[in-house]
Amino acid sequence: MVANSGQAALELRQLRKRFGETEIIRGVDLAVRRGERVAVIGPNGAGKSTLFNLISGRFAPSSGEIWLNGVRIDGKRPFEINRLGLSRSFQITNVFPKLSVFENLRCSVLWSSGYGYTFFKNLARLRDVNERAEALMGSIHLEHRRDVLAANLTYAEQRALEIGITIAGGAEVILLDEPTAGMSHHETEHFIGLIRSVTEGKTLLTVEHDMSVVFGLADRIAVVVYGEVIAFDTPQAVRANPKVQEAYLGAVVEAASSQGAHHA
Ligand SMILES: Nc1ncnc2c1ncn2[C@@H]1O[C@H](COP(=O)(O)OP(=O)(O)OP(=O)(O)O)[C@@H](O)[C@H]1O
Repeated sequence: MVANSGQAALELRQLRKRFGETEIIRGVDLAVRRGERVAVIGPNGAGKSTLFNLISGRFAPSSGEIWLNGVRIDGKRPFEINRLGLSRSFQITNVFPKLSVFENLRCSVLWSSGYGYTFFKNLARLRDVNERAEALMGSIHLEHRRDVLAANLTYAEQRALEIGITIAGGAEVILLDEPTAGMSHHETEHFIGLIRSVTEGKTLLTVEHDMSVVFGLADRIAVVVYGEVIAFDTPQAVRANPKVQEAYLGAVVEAASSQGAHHA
C-alpha cells in the first residue's frame, strides 16, 4: 500500500467510546508518525486498554474515526485490520503452549499469509515459511530453544515468543500491551533492546506502566487521563509538563527520570 510520506501511520480523530451511560474514551485525537515508537501511559482505569481495543477492532467506537496508513479502519473486524498491517500482542494468549517455539512461529507466518495447512503441500512455499520462521526465531533470540514446547519456556522467553508471533506477518504497525509486565529488572533491560531491534523501521504503540521502559523506548509519550489525551510529546517534554505532573506522573517520573535517562 502506497501512502503519502507525510501521512500518519495511525490516526485517531475525535474517538469516543461509551459503555452504557459512561463515556470511557472522550474525544481522542492522536497522530502517530510512521516509524515512531509511542508509549501510552496513564493511571489505572484511564482507558488505555480500551483505546487499544478500539484500534485493533475488538471494540467498535461510539463515534470518531481511526485511520491506518490512510485507510479508515473503524468498524472493521480485527482480522481485517490485521491484514491491513496492524498487529497486536495479547500477553501470551496467542502462544500455543503445546507447540514448540519453531512451530509457533511457523504457524503464525502461515496464518498471517492467509494460508491454512493445505499450504504445506507446496514444498517451495514451505521452505519460504520455514526460512521466515527461522529468521524470526533469531530476531527474538530463541534459536537455542527451537524445539522446546512453549509451555516449558521461561516467562520472559514466552513474552519474546509472543513478540515474534505478533511481528510474524510483517505488520507495519505493532501494538504491544505491557510487554515487560512481570519481568525482573534485568529481563526488562534485555527486553527493551529486543523490542527496539524487532520494531526497527516499524511504528510501535505500547501501553506501559513501567517508567524505565517508557523512557527507554518511546520517541513520544501519550498521557491518557479519564479518557482524554492530556499530553502527547517527547519524554523530556512530558516529564516537564505541569499538567501531567499534576494529573498523574509526579513523583513517578522524578523517580524514573534518572533511571530512564541512560536509555533515552
Ligand atoms: N467492556 C467494558 N464494559 C464496561 N466498562 C468497561 C469495559 N471495558 C473497560 N471498561 C471500563 O473502562 C474504564 C477504562 O478501562 P481500561 O481497561 O481501558 O483502563 P486502563 O487505562 O487500561 O487501566 P489499567 O491501567 O488498569 O489496565 C474502566 O473504568 C473500566 O471499568
